[in-house]
Amino acid sequence: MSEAVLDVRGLTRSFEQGGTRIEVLKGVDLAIAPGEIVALLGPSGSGKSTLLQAVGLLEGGFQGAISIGGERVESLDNPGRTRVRREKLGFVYQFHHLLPDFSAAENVLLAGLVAGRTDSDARARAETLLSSLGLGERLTHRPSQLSGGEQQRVAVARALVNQPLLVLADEPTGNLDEATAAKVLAEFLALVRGQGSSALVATHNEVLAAKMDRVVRLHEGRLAVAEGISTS
Ligand SMILES: Nc1ncnc2c1ncn2[C@@H]1O[C@H](COP(=O)(O)OP(=O)(O)OP(=O)(O)O)[C@@H](O)[C@H]1O
Repeated sequence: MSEAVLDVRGLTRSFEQGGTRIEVLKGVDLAIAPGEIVALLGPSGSGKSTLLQAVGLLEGGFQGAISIGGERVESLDNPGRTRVRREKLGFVYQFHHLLPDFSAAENVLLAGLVAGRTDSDARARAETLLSSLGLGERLTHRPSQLSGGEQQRVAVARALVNQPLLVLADEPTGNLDEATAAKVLAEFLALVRGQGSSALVATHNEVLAAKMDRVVRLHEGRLAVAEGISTS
């Protein structure tokens, strides 16, 4: 069996709030296989973002082991974390966080530059990705000149341009209307599958979760494999 792209063991995280200690993650175990797309479901406040922040090496304060692409990462120093984020991970958030003064193509290209990709192929790849998301005529538009769905498509292209091993997505279509969310998610999943990346996608939406390869649920600080997906 090929090695897991992501392997999380015994991940715990608690927060102090007003003198009270809240245990959000109480020993999360999760393995994601190469090319696998996993939906992370759970009610508001169950710890989905907290888990994604741990795996994305964006926050400290965790206990447990995290391997990404076979490399243990939980104890890396800041430069090491930055390297892993740039070389192995892609991120999509609910709000696009595009740079307002740069065009769609530049926003995507910058993610490549930050990761040290300066070859001419990088520009071609950014433009191909945007075109495959239906934005071939919008390459020079700034974010403010794009619709919400278009902005989120640019954010998807930015997350995928470096062909990351693992894409971490936190409510990637949570800010879009139902029909646009379904379309953007389908495009995102097709691109992730097409390039063979793995993905962990936090969502509240059971219908969208059912389009992924596997669903896991955060419940009382632990992950349970979903037995059935209710679409009601
Ligand atoms: N920095 C922090 N300090 C204190 N408490 C925090 C902090 N970050 C998260 N929490 C708490 O941890 C819990 C889990 O939050 P988290 O954002 O991970 O949930 P979530 O499942 O992503 O929720 P939602 O679906 O609403 O985005 C919440 O009770 C939240 O208040």
